[in-house]
Amino acid sequence: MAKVGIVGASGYTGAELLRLLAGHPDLEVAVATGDSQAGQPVADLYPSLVGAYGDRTFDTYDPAAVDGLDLVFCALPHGASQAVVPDLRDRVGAVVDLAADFRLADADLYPEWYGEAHTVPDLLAEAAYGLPELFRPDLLGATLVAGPGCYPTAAALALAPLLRAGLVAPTGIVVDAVSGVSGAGRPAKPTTTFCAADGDVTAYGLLRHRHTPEIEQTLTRVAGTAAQVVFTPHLVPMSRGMLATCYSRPVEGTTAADVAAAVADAYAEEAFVSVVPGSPSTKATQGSNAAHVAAHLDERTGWIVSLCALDNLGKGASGAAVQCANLALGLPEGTGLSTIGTYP
Ligand SMILES: NC(=O)C1=CN([C@@H]2O[C@H](COP(=O)(O)OP(=O)(O)OC[C@H]3O[C@@H](n4cnc5c(N)ncnc54)[C@H](OP(=O)(O)O)[C@@H]3O)[C@@H](O)[C@H]2O)C=CC1
Ligand SMILES: CC(=O)N[C@@H](CCC(=O)OP(=O)(O)O)C(=O)O
Repeated sequence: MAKVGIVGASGYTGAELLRLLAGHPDLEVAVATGDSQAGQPVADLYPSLVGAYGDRTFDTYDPAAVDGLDLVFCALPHGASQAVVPDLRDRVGAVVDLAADFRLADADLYPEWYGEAHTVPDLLAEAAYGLPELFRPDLLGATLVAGPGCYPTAAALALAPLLRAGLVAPTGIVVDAVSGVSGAGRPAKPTTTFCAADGDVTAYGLLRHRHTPEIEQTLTRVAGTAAQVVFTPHLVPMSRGMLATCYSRPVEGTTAADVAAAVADAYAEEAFVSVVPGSPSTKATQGSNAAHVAAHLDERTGWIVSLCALDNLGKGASGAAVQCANLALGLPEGTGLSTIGTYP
């Protein structure tokens, strides 16, 4: 049984890690920190966890307490993560970071998109990007994993097969996506209180959302040439779930059969990605590590519309983090993870 820690266990992705690890046969949670909640029972904050964690309380973050653990999940906000990860790497076997701090390979992008220079740019080259369906070889035995953003995961899974097969142009891509409110984390913000979010749909981060360079980085890697997207996220009044609807232009001669074959072939062997007819449904993936993908060529307008639904806390964050931890530790990739959502 490998011993793991969760730094930031009191947040939404941390709590989802606690839930998933309660059912993981090979990983045991030795440390679960949440500084503002230290000493408080886990189940006071997350009542669904009472059966698994009883009266266990959140720990204060103490670097010495994680010494020798096999792996630590770091579920802190952007910026806070790069302050602790270098020290963590000296103490534990592997770190899976859920924040954005190690996602972008080019350190120069951080001031532009995150408003601050990266404090440990030399570590960026050591991080494996945690999207196994696209970059699995990098994750086997990895000691530092950068968990992807939820929107970039959805956009990449919807678009990568088309780019990899050379069916679409890498520029002029449009990604419209909706997210449930848990994507914004546990602390209430003016836009995420019940009264603001209930009954409303708004776009945000217009033209400047920090996931734009991350989406472009992944699509560029896959296409082998510079990709460019317009990305518009929207907040919708549900707790969890994400749907990305992506528009791309086919290259001359692409047929509907080519599009269907590209996504079917890309995911034929992938346990966590299902190709579905029509539109994927967020609820069908809720609570699971599944991503549902569809792709359609509109012969009338010449656009390809490809979609991906996932649970932002599942395949969009904590489920993917467990999938990557399994690969890093040499465990079967799907251990402790479900492909079955809670629909309805
Ligand atoms: N929510 C989502 O759907 C997704 C989130 N992510 C990323 O995962 C990370 C965690 O997200 P999420 O769980 O939603 O965030 P939350 O805000 O819900 O949780 C953040 C956690 O970090 C702790 N924390 C906050 N600030 C600090 C600090 N300065 N120093 C130390 N600990 C701190 C909090 O502890 P305390 O209780 O003491 O405040 C809490 O445990 C973020 O980087 C986020 O961007 C990635 C994909 C999807
Ligand atoms: C609804 C909402 O606010 N969502 C978050 C994305 C959460 C996520 O996956 O991304 P990070 O890990 O990069 O924070 C946002 O748009 O900032």
